[in-house]
Amino acid sequence: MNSGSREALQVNQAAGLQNLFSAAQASHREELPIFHQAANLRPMVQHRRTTRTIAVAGGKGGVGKTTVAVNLAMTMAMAGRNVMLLDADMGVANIDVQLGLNPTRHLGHMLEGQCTLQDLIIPAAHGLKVIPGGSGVRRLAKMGNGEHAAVIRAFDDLIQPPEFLIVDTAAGVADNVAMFAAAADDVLIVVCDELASLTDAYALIKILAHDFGVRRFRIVANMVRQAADARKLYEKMARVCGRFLDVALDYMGMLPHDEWLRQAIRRQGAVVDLWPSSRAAVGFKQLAGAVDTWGEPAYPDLGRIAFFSGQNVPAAGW
Ligand SMILES: Nc1ncnc2c1ncn2[C@@H]1O[C@H](COP(=O)(O)OP(=O)(O)OP(=O)(O)O)[C@@H](O)[C@H]1O
Repeated sequence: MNSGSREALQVNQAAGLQNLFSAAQASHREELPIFHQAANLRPMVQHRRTTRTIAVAGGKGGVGKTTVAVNLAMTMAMAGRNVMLLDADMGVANIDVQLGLNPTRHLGHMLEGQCTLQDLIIPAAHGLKVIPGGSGVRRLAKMGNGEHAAVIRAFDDLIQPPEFLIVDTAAGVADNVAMFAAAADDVLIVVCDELASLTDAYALIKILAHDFGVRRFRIVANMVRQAADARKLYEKMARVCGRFLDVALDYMGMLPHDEWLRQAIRRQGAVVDLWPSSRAAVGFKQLAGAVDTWGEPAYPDLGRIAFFSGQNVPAAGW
């Protein structure tokens, strides 16, 4: 088949995606234990030599990207990891509000040369470091690719790179979302049990695969009631991506629907910190435990713009 007819076939197939997603065709398999990896982080005997960057994305708005980014980062910080959280939802960034922080500067100030990335770092609970994205500032929402690249490259100059950088991306499939996701070592896709969540996640995966060469995606199901529902969502994604895209999807389990999460936002804290025994907090601990077992990134050097691409940090001294 030539590339033109293959493309035409893909377009036709894509038109049927909604039906594919909405049809519950998955043959039901024996449920695997949720987050089969360790529920707790291993004791930190050996620090990472280089920074692992994890972009939290999802395509659709409101699926819980920020919630996942904040609580994953906080869980890892509570376990003693050196973690930085970048709010890349620029223009409508709200991690600082969710964590009760009061930044006076944001990435816009850095791009204007008024400060460095280092100056923007705000300490949150448990040693977590937050880089605020700025909210209600039009020029941030209208930033171009050159500016997004400048933000990514600025991480090369950090005095002390963290062990983990978690990046909260915006909704949609705009260039900024794709650039920040593609610049990370890992892309964690948050989906929930809504058709639009699945189709938007698919659209984002397709762009990242076709235009940026990203081949591996980790899927976490948020706001689900039980593990079987999470598994079904993953299987729908895996089936459609497996048919139309050359990508690998890893199942990262479920995060339950939990009212304590909303309470935590009202209290301007992370649920893992405020209510560590809540169902949501247990889910985040399991997710963090799973992240801790990930192997080295599969595509560390594709010649793309990447966070910490220039780093050469010795293991000692972290
Ligand atoms: N597991 C959950 N249980 C209950 N509520 C949740 C859960 N996850 C997220 N929420 C709630 O859903 C709402 C949207 O979450 P969040 O802001 O994290 O989504 P988002 O994908 O980052 O949205 P946006 O794209 O608009 O930034 C919030 O009110 C949050 O508290």
